[in-house]
Amino acid sequence: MSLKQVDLSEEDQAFHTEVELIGQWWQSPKQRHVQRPYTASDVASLRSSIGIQYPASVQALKLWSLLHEHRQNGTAEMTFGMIDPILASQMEGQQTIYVSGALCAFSKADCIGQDMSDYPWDTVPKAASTIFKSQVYHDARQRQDRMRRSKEERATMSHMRDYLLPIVADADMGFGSQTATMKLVKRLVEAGVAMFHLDDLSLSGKRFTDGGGHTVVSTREYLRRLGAARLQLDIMGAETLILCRCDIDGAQYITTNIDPRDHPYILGATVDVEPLASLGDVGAAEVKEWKRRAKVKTFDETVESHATGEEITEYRHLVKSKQVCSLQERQKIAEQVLKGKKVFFDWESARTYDGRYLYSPSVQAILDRSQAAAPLGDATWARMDLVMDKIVQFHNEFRKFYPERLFAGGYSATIPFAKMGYSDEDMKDFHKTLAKLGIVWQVQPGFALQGLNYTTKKFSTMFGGEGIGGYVRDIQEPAMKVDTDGYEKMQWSGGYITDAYGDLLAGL
Ligand SMILES: C[C@](O)(C(=O)O)[C@H](CC(=O)O)C(=O)O
Repeated sequence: MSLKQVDLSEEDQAFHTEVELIGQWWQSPKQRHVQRPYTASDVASLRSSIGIQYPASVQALKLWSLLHEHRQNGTAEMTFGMIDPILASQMEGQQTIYVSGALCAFSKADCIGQDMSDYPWDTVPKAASTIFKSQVYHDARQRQDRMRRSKEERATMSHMRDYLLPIVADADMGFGSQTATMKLVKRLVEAGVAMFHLDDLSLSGKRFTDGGGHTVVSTREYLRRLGAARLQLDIMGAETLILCRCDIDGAQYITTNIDPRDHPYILGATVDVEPLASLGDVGAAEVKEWKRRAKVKTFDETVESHATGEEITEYRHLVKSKQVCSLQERQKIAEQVLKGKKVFFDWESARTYDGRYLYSPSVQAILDRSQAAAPLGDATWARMDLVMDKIVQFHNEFRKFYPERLFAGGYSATIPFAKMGYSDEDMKDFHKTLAKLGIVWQVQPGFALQGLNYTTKKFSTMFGGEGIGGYVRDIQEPAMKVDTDGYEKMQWSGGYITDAYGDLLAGL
């Protein structure tokens, strides 16, 4: 550090220019849909005086165009979870790579285990960074391999590989505080990530897909998370896309009732029973039984169970006339409409031992929250584990407000498609049906677990029994027949590029 004399007008001029550039950037096609709660000047004052350009921006703009092209064509990018740079380099049928938190939890974290978002917050950025660096390496070695050849020879090599597939990464719930989210986003951008998803789950209430009992945070906390992510991107001047993921569909709990936007979906006891918390820290079965005894309902359902058809219509009409209608306002409306009929509703007695409120998910709840989040992000993922009529309803409704929105969707490895009533015929066009709804980025996150486990197990049994003969028959010969990027000539490992370094230095 050294001290230098300040020239005030120079300082003002540099700041002014920075503010203008940010303002112009925010008018660009990739940025203009974003609504920020702060100004360009606020952002400029948080930036360092040297402008740093991030390759993540190049990747993000590439992804942005790709996804919009899919949106216009009614098609989708189909990708899968991948955390290994070697395998990532062989993904020829994909145009993006997904670095899954669940896979990282099983494979990259020091303490391996199921994804409870309890792995260190920089685990996914580190995995993404390794893949991105390997993409840059393969891209460079391909160029060197081509440029060491004559034009005539290159004319016979009509295809180039695009190794630089934009990386989409799992940012979970941002790992806690606003600054934790900002640091995570910073590392993701530095790692070369083109898009990340950020959800509304509570850090302490995280359960994996098959665990049940998801807990979401309030709408306000979710928006602040997304806002923190956006602010960090703005500070960095990065184009990385925010995919706003909403996990309400699988939620049974919400951390707080502080935000009136959440009030319609919070459950209360409708008869006077002992508080749920008085039972202690009970499991799912006891909670279920308590809910049955307490006849839990949302406040609107409670009113409707006391009202005549006409009263219901009037109640709904008055509630709808307010942009946001808190429980207290709903109670006043109910009192007026029901002319003094008593409605018992107690959401406090329905709190869990650790203070969470009971929550009732619905498509409307997902819509409310995802629409509130939309202006802070670039794409939306309403995680709805593939119940088609709900998916259709959500996307059709959402697109009435945001016709150009990009959507994402995922196929969890354990979704029991057959049990859910989908035939093989339905499954053939499943991804196409979703694509027509605007779900332009679709991911099978668990392939690197389910698929590679399956393949490895089969191979391992065969090799253990049949030895090298089986290897040559089942792996080596078929692999050499297909073009696995020149494995035969050791192209992939890029020995020629290290030779090239040596050649350049040979004259010294
Ligand atoms: C996509 C996901 O976030 C992941 O970590 O891969 C998981 C996957 C899964 O549950 O199968 C998720 O959707 O929560």
